[in-house]
Amino acid sequence: MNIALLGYGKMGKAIEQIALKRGHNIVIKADVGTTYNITDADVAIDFSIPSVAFSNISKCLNNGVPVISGTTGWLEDYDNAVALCNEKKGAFISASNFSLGVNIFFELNKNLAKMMSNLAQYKVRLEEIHHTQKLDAPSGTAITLANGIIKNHSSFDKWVLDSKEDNAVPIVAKRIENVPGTHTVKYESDIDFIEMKHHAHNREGFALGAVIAAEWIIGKTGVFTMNDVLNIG
Ligand SMILES: NC(=O)C1=CN([C@@H]2O[C@H](COP(=O)(O)OP(=O)(O)OC[C@H]3O[C@@H](n4cnc5c(N)ncnc54)[C@H](OP(=O)(O)O)[C@@H]3O)[C@@H](O)[C@H]2O)C=CC1
Ligand SMILES: O=C(O)C1=N[C@H](C(=O)O)C[C@H](O)C1
Repeated sequence: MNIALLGYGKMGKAIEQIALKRGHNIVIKADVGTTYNITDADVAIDFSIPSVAFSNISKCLNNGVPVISGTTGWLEDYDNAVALCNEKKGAFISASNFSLGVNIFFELNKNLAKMMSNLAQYKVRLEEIHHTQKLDAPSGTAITLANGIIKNHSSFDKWVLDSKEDNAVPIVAKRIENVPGTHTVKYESDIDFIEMKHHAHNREGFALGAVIAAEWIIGKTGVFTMNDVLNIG
């Protein structure tokens, strides 16, 4: 498979290593200002920056190239990407987190929220910790976790960052040197607490998941999620 890497930063480089090990070719490595012909690729993997993600995805869909997007912080344009994909009969997957572990964690989070829904004594709190170069806060993964709680717990209809509001899932975002990504969901009562945590030791899980998604999407048409790829949920 010929892969275009749109964004050749920390994640682009991690994906390159895994893709080469799995027998693929990297035909495009694009950073800011790189000129390239996207149709040289069978599939594109976008891990760039929030301000360019939608334009990168649009370029792929307009040229019939399936696209996997891991970039976070551009959710306001997600519905436009879905509409473009449907209009062009293209193929597209966006995920806030491609690792198998986090996708299992997403399912556990939804189930725990259902169980907690009528237990007012337990107060929920989300925490995410990432490296100091991260451009967006809260992380895309924390937003997915918050939405999983909102959909499955009767007390919430939104999330808030670094503050408290009625009916809002509170998210705390911390930035610490070299942390690849740690997410914690905690329910606390006066008596005890229940905590679920996912800690990534490195970026390998994110990169492997993105390459598996790229292999999976070839020959398909539509908008998919990691639940489709991993067959969970
Ligand atoms: N979904 C998931 O599983 C994961 C998602 N992420 C997300 O992926 C994104 C990238 O993360 P990371 O690799 O750590 O970030 P980096 O900052 O290391 O890399 C981003 C890269 O994008 C490049 N870039 C800037 N503008 C463009 C453009 N117009 N076209 C193509 N590339 C461009 C930058 O180039 P330059 O240096 O020249 O500006 C840089 O090399 C983030 O949004 C992050 O949140 C991260 C890990 C896992
Ligand atoms: O920027 C990162 O590094 C990461 N971003 C993703 C997010 O925003 O959730 C996924 C992972 O936690 C690493």
